[in-house]
Amino acid sequence: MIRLASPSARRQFSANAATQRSPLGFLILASVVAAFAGFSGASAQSPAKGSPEHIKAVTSAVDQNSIKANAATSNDWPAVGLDLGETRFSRLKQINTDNVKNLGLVWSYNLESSRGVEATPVVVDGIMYVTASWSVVHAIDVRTGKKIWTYDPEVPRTIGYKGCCDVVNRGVALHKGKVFVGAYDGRLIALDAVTGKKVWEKDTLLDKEHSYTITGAPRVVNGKVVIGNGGAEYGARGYVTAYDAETGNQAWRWFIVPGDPSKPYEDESMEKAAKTWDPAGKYWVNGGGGTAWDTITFDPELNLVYIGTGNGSPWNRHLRSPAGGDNLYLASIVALNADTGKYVWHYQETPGDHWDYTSTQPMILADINIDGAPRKVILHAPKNGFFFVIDRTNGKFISAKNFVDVNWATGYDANGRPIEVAAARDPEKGMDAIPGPYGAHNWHPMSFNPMTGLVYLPAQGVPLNLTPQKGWKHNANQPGDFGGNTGWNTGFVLNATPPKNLPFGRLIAWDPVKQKEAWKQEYVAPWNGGTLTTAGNLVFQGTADGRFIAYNATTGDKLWESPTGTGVVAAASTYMVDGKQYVSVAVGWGGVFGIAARATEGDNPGTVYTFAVDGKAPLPKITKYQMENLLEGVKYNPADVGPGTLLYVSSCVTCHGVPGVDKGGNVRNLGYVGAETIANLKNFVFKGPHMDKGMPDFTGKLSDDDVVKIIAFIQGTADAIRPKK
Ligand SMILES: O=C(O)c1cc(C(=O)O)c2c(n1)C(=O)C(=O)c1cc(C(=O)O)[nH]c1-2
Ligand SMILES: [Ca+2]
Repeated sequence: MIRLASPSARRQFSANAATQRSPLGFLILASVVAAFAGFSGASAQSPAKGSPEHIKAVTSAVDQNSIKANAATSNDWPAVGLDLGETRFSRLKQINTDNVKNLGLVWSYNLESSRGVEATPVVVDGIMYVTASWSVVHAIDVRTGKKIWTYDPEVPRTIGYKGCCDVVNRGVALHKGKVFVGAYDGRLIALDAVTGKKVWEKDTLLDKEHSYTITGAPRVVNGKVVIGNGGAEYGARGYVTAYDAETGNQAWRWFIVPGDPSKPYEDESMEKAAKTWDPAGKYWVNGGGGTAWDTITFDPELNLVYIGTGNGSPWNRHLRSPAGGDNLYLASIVALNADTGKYVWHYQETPGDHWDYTSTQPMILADINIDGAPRKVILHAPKNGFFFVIDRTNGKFISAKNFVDVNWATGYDANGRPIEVAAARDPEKGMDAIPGPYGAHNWHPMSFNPMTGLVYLPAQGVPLNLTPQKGWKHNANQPGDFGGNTGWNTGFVLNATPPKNLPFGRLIAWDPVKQKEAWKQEYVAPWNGGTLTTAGNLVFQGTADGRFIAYNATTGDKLWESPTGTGVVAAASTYMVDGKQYVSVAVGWGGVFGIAARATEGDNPGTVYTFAVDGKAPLPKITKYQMENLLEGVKYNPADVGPGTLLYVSSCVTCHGVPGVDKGGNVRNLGYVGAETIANLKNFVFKGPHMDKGMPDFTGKLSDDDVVKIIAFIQGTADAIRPKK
């Protein structure tokens, strides 16, 4: 046995090996080097946990093979969805139905974030990577709960309003010593996992005219980093791009909807898709939509990447494609060849989307028995309220069943076409869309436990009435266009008639084989967190009202809960460190519902909580959300309330909600701020102090007189809802 004492001797040894001329000699020496490496790994000299050498060793070992191998034990949580199929099912059972009641805090870590936190912590041998709002990455040592490094991509805060749904980020991908993050401004960034220093960065955006963003986590597939963009509320054309993980060079790009038909199609799939769009709608001017802003999964055996695609842009199909048509590949699951990005098959869940029914919701790849035969399937619960089981080898429809009440379709036929309710597309009359555009399920990840055979699905209802808009034109922004003055293009007037259906939030345990609910838990509000399930027969979920809960996965009985100081939207992860099982969840209220609404009085910053059995650390103190009394005393002319309403809807409502009615989310409600602020609203609207939080500068977009009318609406609404004395 050759022994080498010092690292320098070891370097020398390798150098000698590399300069050996004889192939045989090289082989012998190489095997000695390998033996030495094995010996060194087992010796007492292995680097201290948390040291740069240790971080380098454990993160360099992460690739798709190691992620696949980890699924046998689930010792680590090396990818946002845990395994390649993104089941979020951990085989760990040290924490189980018997002892989960003894779960306690080990440490909490302040993410210094006041907006939505949507990331699942990724962990390898106790080294954690998690993102907060504004795409800031945190590397944390689980053994100490302390920061290793943070990386802020310095997204210009002034562009916050260029994304529909809060300045969020759903986490990182880890691959061969690099951490990949998509920045909100559209850059894909590779960081050194040890130092947090940037290795390369690519601008993924087609152009800067359209409001593109990135909020989703990248996925690494055959050494390429795959990412999509957000933007379909703003008039954008969706696409996904793959970059070489080492160099950042673009490997392929696939467009989701066709472009200008006077120009050559990018590929056959676009030529085929264009036949399903009516050119009279000039869809390419508004982009068409389809943005793949979240789910991407990969089956290495089939070598297919699955992309969940987004909604139409504008939402209203009568305006986008007046003669109708399926408008491929909106609201679909599309399979692409992982090496070339070439289209292989698609299944469209909502043909001719009209309601913002994205199919970007996280999918799960599972192998399950259906009618006695093993099938490779995709499990999917998109916004449209149906639970889908699709054959992932060929995209063939297996089954679909609504998991909540829906009013746009009565079911799916044997060919996988929805049986639509005609009134849901009435070109003139408004309707409560059920589900509404917030979706019966949004991005909050679901999990699948093969032991119970159940999917744990965060379901919800957020009422919204959609009335088709007359005379919509791309970026025309007429007063009354929902978000129109900040770039939105929906083609609907929202809540012109107040919706009659009621909000709800619900955890559903769904049997995908029987297409049937096994159990459910009702919550006080929509917009609850993603789920995690384990071989300890547990389901973990955080809630909008600020709790982190463990349930019995079979029965749905609540076994444990902890307060979290703020609403939880992200999903948890679990992993082993030095023989002990931990559960971590990143909390931080926000996302599209959480910008303007809230269900808890807690207002703590974004925080990572890490729990273990017998954890003894004290929970952070809960800070109460501060708001003023209902606005009173600002002078206005009642005749201005009507026009002020329309201006408020096009400029303010997407972030501030309805004054006095909503209570403010991570952005304040203008019915509950000081009268001084509203009386001086001009100072906030024109180059105001909140541009550094993403608020637009309305210079040139609103006049002084418009602001006077908006003030009238805010104070008028507060007065209208004030309880009569
Ligand atoms: O059409 C799009 O491009 C797009 C992007 C995003 C996003 O990137 O966050 C959301 C949505 N749509 C969307 O429809 C939606 O409900 C939504 C919720 C959230 C969130 O993070 O809370 N993002 C998005
Ligand atoms: Ca959307």
